[in-house]
Amino acid sequence: MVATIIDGKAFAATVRGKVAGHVARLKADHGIIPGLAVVLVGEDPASQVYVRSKGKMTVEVGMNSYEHKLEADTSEADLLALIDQLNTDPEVHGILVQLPLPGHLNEALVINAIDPAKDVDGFHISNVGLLATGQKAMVPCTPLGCLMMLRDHLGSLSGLNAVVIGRSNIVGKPMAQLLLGDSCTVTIAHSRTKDILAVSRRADIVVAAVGRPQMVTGDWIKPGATVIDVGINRIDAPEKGEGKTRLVGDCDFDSCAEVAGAITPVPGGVGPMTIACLLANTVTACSRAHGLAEPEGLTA
Ligand SMILES: NC(=O)C1=CN([C@@H]2O[C@H](COP(=O)(O)OP(=O)(O)OC[C@H]3O[C@@H](n4cnc5c(N)ncnc54)[C@H](OP(=O)(O)O)[C@@H]3O)[C@@H](O)[C@H]2O)C=CC1
Ligand SMILES: Nc1nc(=O)c2c([nH]1)NC[C@@H]1CN(c3ccc(C(=O)N[C@@H](CCC(=O)O)C(=O)O)cc3)C=[N+]21
Repeated sequence: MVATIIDGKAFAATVRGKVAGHVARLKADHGIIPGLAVVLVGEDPASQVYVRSKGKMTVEVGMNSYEHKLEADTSEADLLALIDQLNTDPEVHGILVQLPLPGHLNEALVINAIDPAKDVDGFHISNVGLLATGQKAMVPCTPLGCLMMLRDHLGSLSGLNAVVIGRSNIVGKPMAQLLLGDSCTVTIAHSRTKDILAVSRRADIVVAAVGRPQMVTGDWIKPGATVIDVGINRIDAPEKGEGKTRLVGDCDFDSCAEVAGAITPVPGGVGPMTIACLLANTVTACSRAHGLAEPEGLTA
């Protein structure tokens, strides 16, 4: 293997440490405790695990965590009423509605009902527009975490060729905006891209956010390139025993690591950074709400 492994788990712990420091100062100097509300509709087991670990880390950095678990058949009106209540609650500085929502709920309508100042996911149309025009916004957690790791590893990103594979609203598109903001030459590839292998091989930075286990193999990677693997896929792992599973990314780690200069692992890469950035966004939102100085090094 030639690639350096970018340790997202360790980096995320450093970010959470910075968040905890800022939270402690808000408490000591101003008597303010940042609060994060997480709304989960339905009982998807993976979402439940994720929401529980977010709640635990929120409390660990000294913030208040409010969990709202609603039945899978909750009406849109009831969900919107809860969001309204959280929007006006002065103790709540960040609101996250876990996606995907059950099919009968209009996702765009629900997300755009969140007060943009409390939209710590950065999915509200105002935040999307602010990011696209280079104005101060709440930035989506997963792309923000990827950007932090890229800056930490590469220093300046200016002039580098970046290829983002995937064009979703929650990862691919905001990732491309952030890379453009750091003066990369950005290409967004997707399922209709022609000769995607050649496109990928031109990249100094490859961000894979596809949702296809181990799709990106070493032959897609330019020697020395930096590879950020956003994918979280659970696949069967018969080698671990009958019925066992394991997590893999959208990149085939072993073959990519033979060629890349650096690569993020799955697990232990982008995932922990996403949660750390959610906490960072909450403390940023809280500071802005009170007209106080923003935490340094925790925003885009
Ligand atoms: N680590 C973390 O914190 C997070 C991880 N994830 C993970 O990241 C991955 C992507 O998530 P998300 O963006 O929500 O996924 P979506 O399913 O919303 O988007 C996937 C994108 O990949 C493209 N794509 C699909 N198949 C191919 C293909 N064969 N070749 C090229 N492009 C293809 C699609 O193209 P098209 O638009 O043409 O259909 C689409 O733009 C998933 O594995 C998810 O679990 C997601 C969020 C957070
Ligand atoms: N409104 C909303 N915002 C989100 O940010 C959001 C969402 N909905 N829905 C689901 C996806 C997925 N997501 C993950 C975050 C962290 C890990 C994570 O920490 N993963 C660990 C492994 C966890 C395990 O072992 O299962 C790791 O990669 O090391 C995974 C997935 C955020 N999402």
